[in-house]
Amino acid sequence: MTDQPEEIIRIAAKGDGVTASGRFAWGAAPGDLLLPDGTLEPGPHHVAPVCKHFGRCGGCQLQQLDEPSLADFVEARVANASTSQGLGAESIALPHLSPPHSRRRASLRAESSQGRVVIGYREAKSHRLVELTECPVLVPEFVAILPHLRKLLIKLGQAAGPAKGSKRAPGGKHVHAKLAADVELAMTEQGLDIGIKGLKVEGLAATEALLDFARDHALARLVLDAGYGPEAVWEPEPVTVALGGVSVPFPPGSFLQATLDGEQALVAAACEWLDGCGAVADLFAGLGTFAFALAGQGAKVLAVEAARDAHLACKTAAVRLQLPVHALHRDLFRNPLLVDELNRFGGVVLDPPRAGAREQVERLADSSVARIVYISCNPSSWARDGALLIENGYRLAQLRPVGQFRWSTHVELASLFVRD
Ligand SMILES: C[S@@+](CC[C@H](N)C(=O)[O-])C[C@H]1O[C@@H](n2cnc3c(N)ncnc32)[C@H](O)[C@@H]1O
Repeated sequence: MTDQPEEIIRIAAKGDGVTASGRFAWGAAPGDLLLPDGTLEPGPHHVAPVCKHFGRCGGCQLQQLDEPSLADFVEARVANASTSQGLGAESIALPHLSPPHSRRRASLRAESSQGRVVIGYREAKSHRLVELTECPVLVPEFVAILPHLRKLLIKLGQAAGPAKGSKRAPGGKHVHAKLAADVELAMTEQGLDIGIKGLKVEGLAATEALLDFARDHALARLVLDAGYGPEAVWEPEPVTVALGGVSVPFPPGSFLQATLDGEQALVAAACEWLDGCGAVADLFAGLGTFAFALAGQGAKVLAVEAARDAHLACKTAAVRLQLPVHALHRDLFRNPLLVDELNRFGGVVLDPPRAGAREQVERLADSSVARIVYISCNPSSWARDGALLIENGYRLAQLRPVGQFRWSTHVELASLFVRD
């Protein structure tokens, strides 16, 4: 402890404010004063959090930042990752920040606790759940369904009968003593898609309760996974998402960029930077988020993906509409595209999982591909992979930070590596 107030000069990767002498403070904004007793005196960039759960809920870390500081945080995370590996970005764009109420996919947890069912995010640094009654991040449809989902889970627990050792809830009824399920929410072209993992539903009454819930709330789909794989118990029409103007089947639990505007920012970067490349490879293609957009501007695309469901969905949409997208099922960690295969393409877009794409980037580094668009949800693994490209003659021509996970420390980016 020092006897002088110290100014918070930046926000560290995990969201704590940091002073020049290296003291950390949670919930701080740049310009705040950290007092000797550890309390904070808010500065000009410190705003009141918009959500009543902030501070307890583990979903957000940065609601105390005003808009310019939030944008600075997103930009600095990306710029620092680039600098730390000596990537020498030639141009860093202003960051794209997703607006409030725009997150269109979310994974929540549902648990029974002290006779009640709670649905929400985990409390920060703990295993307790915060019951979500509002959320400024999620699309409003997600928050609106939660009280009804809670009632459904209570009803299902009652239909299953009292579990061994269950207590009576304040209302006098037994509730499921051991409910512990994951709830996945996604917005699709048909509406709200809900998946519940870890819940066993047995008997007619429970099944009817599920179907009534799905019908009453006009769900696009309701999927249960009791541990044997996902099963759609309600899906009146096949569920799809629109990617590059193409309706693509949406297998339960598939990857979807977190917000529509974030997806558009990433896709716009890839389309701009790969325009005129002719043949393009989309690696870690998922359902074809980039592939269909690139095909829409005249590229011939090879879309490579390891998840079978996603690969088949991409293939189905491409074949149905006879689009120039060839979907290939391949594990790019074990079996990356080889240099000869890569050299057939004028451009490559890759969007790997958080771990990055070491094996594939090693091959890219030896290739003659003129333009590589690397989309990343993890600046650290991106910078490490990017360093390999730079060592092998590429330059980092463009860098765009993207904050799809508003108020969280999770940062994404689009980047363009060029070989002259
Ligand atoms: C960040 S997501 C991007 C998906 C897609 N580009 C999009 O924007 O919707 C990463 C994708 O990589 C896929 N993936 C993970 N490991 C893989 C591997 N070893 N080989 C190929 N694809 C993989 C995942 O299934 C997922 O679809």
